[in-house]
Amino acid sequence: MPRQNFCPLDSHAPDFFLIFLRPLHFSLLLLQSNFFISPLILWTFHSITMATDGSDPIPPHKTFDTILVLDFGSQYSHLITRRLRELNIYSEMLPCTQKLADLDWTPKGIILSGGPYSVYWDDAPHVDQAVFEIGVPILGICYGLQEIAWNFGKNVLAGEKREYGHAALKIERHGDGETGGHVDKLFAEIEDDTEVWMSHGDKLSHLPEDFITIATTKNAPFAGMAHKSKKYYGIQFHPEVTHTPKGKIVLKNFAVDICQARTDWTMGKFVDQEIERIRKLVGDKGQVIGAVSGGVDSTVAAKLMKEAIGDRFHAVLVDNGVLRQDEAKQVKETLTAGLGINLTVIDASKRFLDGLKGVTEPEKKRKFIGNTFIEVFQETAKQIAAEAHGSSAAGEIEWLLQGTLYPDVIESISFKGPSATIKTHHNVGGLPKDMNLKLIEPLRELFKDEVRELGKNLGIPEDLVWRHPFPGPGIAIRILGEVTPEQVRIAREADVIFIEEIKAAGLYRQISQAFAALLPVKAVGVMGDKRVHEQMIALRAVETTDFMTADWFPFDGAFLKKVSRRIVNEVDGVCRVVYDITSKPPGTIEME
Ligand SMILES: Nc1ncnc2c1ncn2[C@@H]1O[C@H](COP(=O)(O)OP(=O)(O)OP(=O)(O)O)[C@@H](O)[C@H]1O
Ligand SMILES: O=c1[nH]c(=O)c2[nH+]cn([C@@H]3O[C@H](COP(=O)(O)O)[C@@H](O)[C@H]3O)c2[nH]1
Ligand SMILES: NC(=O)CC[C@H](N)C(=O)O
Ligand SMILES: [Mg+2]
Repeated sequence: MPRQNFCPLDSHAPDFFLIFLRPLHFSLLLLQSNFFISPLILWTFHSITMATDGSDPIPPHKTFDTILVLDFGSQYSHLITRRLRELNIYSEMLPCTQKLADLDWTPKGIILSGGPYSVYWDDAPHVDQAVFEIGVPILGICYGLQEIAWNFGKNVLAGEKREYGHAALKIERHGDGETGGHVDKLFAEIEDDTEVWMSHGDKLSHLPEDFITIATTKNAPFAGMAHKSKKYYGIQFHPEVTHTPKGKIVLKNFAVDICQARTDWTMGKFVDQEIERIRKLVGDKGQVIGAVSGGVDSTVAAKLMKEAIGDRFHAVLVDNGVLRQDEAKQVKETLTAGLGINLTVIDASKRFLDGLKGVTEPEKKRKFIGNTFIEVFQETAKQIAAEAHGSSAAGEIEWLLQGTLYPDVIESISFKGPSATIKTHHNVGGLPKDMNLKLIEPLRELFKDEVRELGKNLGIPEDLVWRHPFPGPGIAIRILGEVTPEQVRIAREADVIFIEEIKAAGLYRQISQAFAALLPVKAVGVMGDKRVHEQMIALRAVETTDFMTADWFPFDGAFLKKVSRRIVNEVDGVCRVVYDITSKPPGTIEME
């Protein structure tokens, strides 16, 4: 379950608060639990599209050959769509309960994902029978394989042993014994003993009728099966995870060779399509407002918006007094001059710092900052709306832009499918009704690295695209104890030196996130022959891919020595520097 401090809401706090206080890993933690990952993501977005302008922009599944992933709630379902995109194949994920008759398009192929259930349970989810009737190829992965087997023969039961981890895949050959037989199309280019990753407890007791075994492992005699005449396939292993190094080839064999899907989806097309969609959605006069931090997600979303509707997009950066050194100024320059984005910077630093006086409890800091952010954002939005209203060329501000990414929305969807409620922190249902804004989230199908690629595509400078994430509550959660202007100064100055040195050493991209934190303790030192009694800086630098788990970065001693010397010499109020060598877990990346 998520840690409490990421869900610091009591039921009265506005939901928008959590957007601001939205840590990527919060979602990813939930991703680890067996939630049905899903689909409403796309569903919601399209439904907004339809509802507003009446003229239906052509959705990507009608333009590109699309592989439909039916999600049974595996932790990895989203990775299937992701891998297909890497192969330039468009893919959409919908709940396993999706009725095909309700779709107004036909997929090129269907993938049934893994899932936490056992197909033989009374309440286990099952696919619409039409899946087996529309005549497109089907690939079942893990639960998906078991679902196909169950459908054709009720032949799945609990195995004696659960199987988690690596296995060596043995490819079965069929046909002419003299020529050595042939490997099934699904495993073209896959060699014997290739490493695959398993995560299951159930197994097939025997093959369903008309199926043949196309691969085995030591523990799974039916690690791969195929229908004799129809294009139905099942694999017990997970091709979508990186632990199956050749998994992408299996997915390619299925999508390209078996389904004959064209590989013409690109990030560039995503941009064109999204711009077109935003234009239709917002109309000729509609205006959009968005909170933009200068972080990767909101900047990429803002740039897309700017391309789509120009100055009818109003970006707002709230200077909460706990941004990094000169950040508001730099973001203003980059976004306005560099990217042509219409950015209003609101200097609310006094309001934030006044309110933070005397607050030492981490949760209180987070709540105060989140709530104040909403207040400031709302006030600014009203002001911009009033100005926009006065101008004859412009219409009302109807829309709110959010840089929500795929991992942020994953847990928003309940395992019960489309009737599910979207969790509050991923929509703005909690924004006061009088704001009356509808949501645009152009990045909600993408992962962080895809957003970076998109950013490059949109001409956003490399250094911004590769920026380390910076949390909404900013330096306030890196100053342990009370946040005062003086403490902010010390933390900022130390942070500048640390990051400068990391960049100079060419390590910035290797490190996922780095910062200097300020500890609320004093130590004795000797500087210029004088006794000093001053504070301590804790350096933190981590490597991680998902921000859920992280390891501290192994700097060499000379590097740390240099940073320590510079900080103690250049930052007034600091006489010691320590390096945090706690991984996550048990630590977290931020200090509070
Ligand atoms: N100071 C700020 N002013 C305006 N909006 C902000 C500010 N800080 C955060 N936000 C909003 O909160 C959202 C969540 O912040 P988050 O840090 O997760 O994303 P980001 O800043 O866009 O990207 P990154 O993860 O690279 O920092 C942002 O996308 C932005 O909409
Ligand atoms: O926008 C955000 N608002 C927040 O309140 C918040 N708290 C943590 N983070 C970011 O989430 C990632 C994991 O952080 P932790 O290991 O400290 O939980 C790291 O990247 C953190 O910077 C936040 N981002
Ligand atoms: N990863 C999966 O799809 C698991 C499927 C099923 N729950 C099993 O244990 O076999
Ligand atoms: Mg940020």
